[in-house]
Amino acid sequence: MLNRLLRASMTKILGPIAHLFLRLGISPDIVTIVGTVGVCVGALAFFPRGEMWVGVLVITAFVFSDNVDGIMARESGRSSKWGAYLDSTLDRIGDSAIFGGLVLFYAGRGNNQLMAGLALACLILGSVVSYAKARAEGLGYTANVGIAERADRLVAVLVAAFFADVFDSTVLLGVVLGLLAVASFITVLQRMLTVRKQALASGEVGA
Ligand SMILES: CCCCCCCC/C=C\CCCCCCCC(=O)OC[C@H](COP(=O)(O)OP(=O)(O)OC[C@H]1O[C@@H](n2ccc(N)nc2=O)[C@H](O)[C@@H]1O)OC(=O)CCCCCCC/C=C\CCCCCCCC
Ligand SMILES: O=P([O-])([O-])O[C@@H]1[C@@H](O)[C@H](O)[C@@H](O)[C@H](O)[C@@H]1O
Ligand SMILES: [Mg+2]
Ligand SMILES: [Mg+2]
Repeated sequence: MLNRLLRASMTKILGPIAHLFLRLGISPDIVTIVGTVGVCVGALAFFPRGEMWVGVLVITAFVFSDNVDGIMARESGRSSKWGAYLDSTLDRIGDSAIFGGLVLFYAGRGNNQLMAGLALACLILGSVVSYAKARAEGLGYTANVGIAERADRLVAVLVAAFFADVFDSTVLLGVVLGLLAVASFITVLQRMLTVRKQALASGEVGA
């Protein structure tokens, strides 16, 4: 949802950064790769040790690279299928690091199986959300729908993790993870339903 609501605004806000990187001779692919590495470092260096707010700030410093890389590609006329593939594939790594870092903490030092399970559910369901869209597009359908797209998932988990640490409230993060898991499951259903409608319309549904 945030993607549709805020993409234009984010382009205006992050445009100058994209233009600076292009002037410095940095390529969109480098931004995609470095951004992913930064997100992974923020998630896996801090979250497993319970240092959530620090990890969130480091992740936030890098996660917007997912917006900047596309702006750079479009502004420089370098949008490519390879770039689209790299962008989407590395997004999965960043997402997995964020939720995986939470799983590692709650399955370890945090000693909270319920929280570890909720974070794992979000990791799994979030990856299925993205796969459902990618597989649809691979079959010639579209599935760009859902209430829990990547930006929605990341804003929810990062804001919750930040404030849960600041206010020492595991319940806050637990409630958000639970709601996010439900929203991600609904998004999978939304994407499957939209593909089934397209398949029915084109007579491509088996008996
Ligand atoms: C006091 C301090 C409090 C701090 C606590 C809060 C911290 C956390 C807050 C926010 C962090 C979360 C950020 C959300 C993630 C944003 C990244 C994201 O998900 O972006 C998704 C999309 C981008 O998608 P995509 O990659 O598909 O688009 P591209 O534009 O990249 O285009 C892809 C095409 O480009 C070509 N290409 C790409 C790469 C390449 N190498 N080569 C190429 O050729 C190719 O054609 C590709 O197909 O973006 C969006 O969704 C835009 C909206 C993002 C919404 C973020 C909103 C966050 C704003 C504020 C957060 C609220 C915080 C509230 C805090 C409350 C505190 C009181
Ligand atoms: O919103 P979502 O479908 O889970 O995930 C999205 C992918 O489908 C898209 O290919 C990618 O470019 C976006 O940045 C985001 O990762
Ligand atoms: Mg991107
Ligand atoms: Mg992306």
